[in-house]
Amino acid sequence: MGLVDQLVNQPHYTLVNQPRENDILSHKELFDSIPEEYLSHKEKYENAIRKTVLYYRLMQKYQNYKEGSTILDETRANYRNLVSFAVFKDYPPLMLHNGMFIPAIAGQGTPEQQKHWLKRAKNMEILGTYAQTELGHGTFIRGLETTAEYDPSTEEFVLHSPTLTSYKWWPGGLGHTVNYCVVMAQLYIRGRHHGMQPFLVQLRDEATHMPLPGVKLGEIGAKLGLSTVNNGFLAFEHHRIPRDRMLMKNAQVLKDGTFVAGPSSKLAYGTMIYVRVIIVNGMANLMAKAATIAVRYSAVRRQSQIKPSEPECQILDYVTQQHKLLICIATSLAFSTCARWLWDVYTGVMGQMESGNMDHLPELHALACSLKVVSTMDVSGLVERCRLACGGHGFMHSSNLPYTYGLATAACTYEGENTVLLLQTARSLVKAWQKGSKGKPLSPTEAYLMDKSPVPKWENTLDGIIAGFRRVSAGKVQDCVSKIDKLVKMGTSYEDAWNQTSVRLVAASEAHSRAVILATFRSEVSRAAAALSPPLSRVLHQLVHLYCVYWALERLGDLLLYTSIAERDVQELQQQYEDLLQKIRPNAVGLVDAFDLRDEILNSTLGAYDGRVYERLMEEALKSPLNAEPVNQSFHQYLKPFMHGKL
Ligand SMILES: CCC/C=C/C(=O)SCCNC(=O)CCNC(=O)[C@H](O)C(C)(C)COP(=O)([O-])OP(=O)([O-])OC[C@H]1O[C@@H](n2cnc3c(N)ncnc32)[C@H](O)[C@@H]1OP(=O)([O-])[O-]
Ligand SMILES: Cc1cc2nc3c(=O)[nH]c(=O)nc-3n(C[C@H](O)[C@H](O)[C@H](O)COP(=O)(O)OP(=O)(O)OC[C@H]3O[C@@H](n4cnc5c(N)ncnc54)[C@H](O)[C@@H]3O)c2cc1C
Repeated sequence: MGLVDQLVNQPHYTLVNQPRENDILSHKELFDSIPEEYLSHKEKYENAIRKTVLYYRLMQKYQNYKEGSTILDETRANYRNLVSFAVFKDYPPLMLHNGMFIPAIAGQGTPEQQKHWLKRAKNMEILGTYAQTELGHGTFIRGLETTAEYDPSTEEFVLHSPTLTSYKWWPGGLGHTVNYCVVMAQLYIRGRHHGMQPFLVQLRDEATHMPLPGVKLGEIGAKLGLSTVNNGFLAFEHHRIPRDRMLMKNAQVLKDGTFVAGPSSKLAYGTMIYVRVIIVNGMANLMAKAATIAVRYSAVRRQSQIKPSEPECQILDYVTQQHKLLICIATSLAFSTCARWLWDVYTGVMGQMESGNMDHLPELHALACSLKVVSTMDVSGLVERCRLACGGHGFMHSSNLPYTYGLATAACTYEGENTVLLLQTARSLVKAWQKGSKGKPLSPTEAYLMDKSPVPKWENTLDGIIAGFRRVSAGKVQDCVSKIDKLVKMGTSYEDAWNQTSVRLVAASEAHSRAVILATFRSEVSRAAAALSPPLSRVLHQLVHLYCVYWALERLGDLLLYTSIAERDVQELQQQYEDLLQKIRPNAVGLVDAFDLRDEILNSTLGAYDGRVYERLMEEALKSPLNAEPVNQSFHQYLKPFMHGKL
């Protein structure tokens, strides 16, 4: 069982608990004989589809096998995520099928719609994606232009894309893979607008896979990463669908065209909240993968000497290397811990909403936005740090670090661009401040904002650091509120004042997220550690400590502004940090081994368990198609005539 599983006492990494000779990764046909990077764009897609059908059939087999157990959907998503790392360096073309299409039907469909469509979708008789973003708008969903006009005479919706900018643009699998799709479109009934609503739309003929009349489809082209995800475009030309294809769990359109509003228009945004919650654990997985690769490589790689009289040392013995990498181990653990906690918050709030209580939706939205942002931002930065920490070999695709970076950095944009989501959380913080100032109660994760006690003496302890981060967050929120108030009093509109304060708002929002993450990581580890062996508990506490001290040192400027931290405290914190690096160093390889990511999942020449780094680099180099012949034909065609002055 992996370290993370022990911590959260949950069969999280179920993959490693299965007998290795009889599990999904024992199916050799899932893997490539020619590395993905040597294929053309078209071949990459076709090869990804070949593997996709095998992968999903096997996934059905192995996941059904576990049907009787208590595995949550989030654990299934985690399982799929880890196995997909082994099969696809760049994610599968059908990732949105389970990732958003099924959750959208489950979250937005009526019981009858769910019964019919979920069965077909789960059996993979139909394949789907989630189409919201358009060429002209991703962030501002109220500005989406695709329309769904209800025609009571035929009881149909007419889907239409009136402009080039209204083309759906980005959905994964949309290009050539899926035949159905949840489309988010602006609903009109007899000329009246009723907001953005979800529609389940058939795009391709189920037998021929040809686009249906009135449906224009294609792929959007090559990207920085996710090259096998088959992101696509879609436009409708007065395309008609039956009335029962609007997903009507929340808002409804009756046969005669009567619109029945749901309890909140924001329920149509529910699929996005679900995915933001899931992303946090996905980022913890990417971080565990990159940390395992870089730490193992750093134990194998020897370069230079610390003392001239000694042999070349493992690069992991350089304290600068420990500074680069040990935080990556702690970060993976911090995010997997926070992800589990957030999942519990999510399921709790969803349960309340089923019985009509929407009170905690705003807090969930603010938390999901902030944790999605900080996890994607930190992990993409730290994966890149892992790549750089592997020197030249980290630049090779065969290290799998460049692909991993592509997967992490994409998440900074998708499912809500990070700045935009921080501003959503800031909106919640400013409202909380205003509410709290009037003596009204605040949600549990924002209640600390109203701590009006005098700034206490700084303490270089975990409690002291977490309290310090709360002070920073509260101080920044207060600054923002003051600046907005001042601007408004000077005659600036609230919206312009907000925009003029937005750099500070983003910083306040990030500070709040860090305070939540530090406190959650600390409390969840303390709770779980009580059941662990003393040595394991000790090492976990060292990682929590390292994480808190690292962020305190990273945010010294803020702490100096908003707390009583002094120069002496900073020096002591720096010393604590260096002591922790030294204490954790002997366990570094053990800690990444405890993530228990199999070689197939790491998919890396640098990170394999046996440490045969150089042999693997050579084996992979020999797979380059250029090495198939000693002289390439371009020599005769170009180089030779060029060198002889004939070209
Ligand atoms: C593998 C890759 C897969 C990727 C897939 C994708 O990317 S799919 C595409 C992913 N695309 C994206 O992620 C697009 C990102 N863009 C968005 O999510 C939205 O357009 C927005 C949230 C930025 C603004 O929306 P807006 O202009 O409608 O809203 P507003 O700012 O005017 O605020 C009004 C009120 O609504 C509240 N509220 C808002 N959202 C939620 C929510 N989910 N729940 C609950 N509440 C929410 C908000 O707090 C505020 O409350 P207040 O203060 O009045 O009490
Ligand atoms: C790999 C990938 C996969 C995707 N998959 C899907 C999918 O399956 N389905 C789907 O529907 N979509 C998908 N998307 C689209 C994605 O959700 C959007 O790209 C994302 O929401 C950002 O929107 P945008 O591209 O319009 O960026 P923009 O909003 O145009 O952002 C550009 C810049 O403007 C800034 N900005 C915009 N609005 C504001 C504001 N209000 N305040 C301050 N700054 C602002 C942003 O911070 C950013 O710096 C995917 C995107 C990517 C990259």
